[in-house]
Amino acid sequence: MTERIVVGAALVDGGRLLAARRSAPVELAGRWELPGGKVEAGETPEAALVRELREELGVAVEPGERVPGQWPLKSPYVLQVWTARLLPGSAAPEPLQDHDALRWLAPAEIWDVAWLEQDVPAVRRTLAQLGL
Ligand SMILES: Nc1nc2c([nH]c(=O)n2[C@H]2C[C@H](O)[C@@H](COP(=O)(O)OP(=O)(O)OP(=O)(O)O)O2)c(=O)[nH]1
Repeated sequence: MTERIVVGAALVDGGRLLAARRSAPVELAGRWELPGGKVEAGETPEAALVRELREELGVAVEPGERVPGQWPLKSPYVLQVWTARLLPGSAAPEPLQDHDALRWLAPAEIWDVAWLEQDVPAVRRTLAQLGL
């Protein structure tokens, strides 16, 4: 089966990374992830990232660069990560959909949350990319 991309946002503000706790489905609920979602047919990953963060968190973001690599999720999905920043005038993120908590993590706090296992290598690579 052709792989399908899930985009995750490494949303950084003031040197802190946003982590989001999933509220569904049950097998993922309670674990932390990079907010984002599935890229739809005909959509670029960057456009999907902007759309998903608007829908899920109510924020306006600008995608930055891709974090090199991709990480397998439940087949046929793979996780790709882009850095992102809040646009001036954006609302602050709120857990509107799919999440029940958000945290801005300082570098020393990154491993304080229970990331989805499949996200751990992606988060590690993201931190290296961001120099955090
Ligand atoms: N957004 C996101 N999803 C992740 C991560 N890690 C991980 O395994 N996933 C999984 C959870 C979901 O099964 C899938 C993404 O689906 P989603 O539910 O966030 O995306 P979506 O809004 O487009 O989905 P849908 O409800 O419209 O089907 O990838 C991650 O870091 N970020």
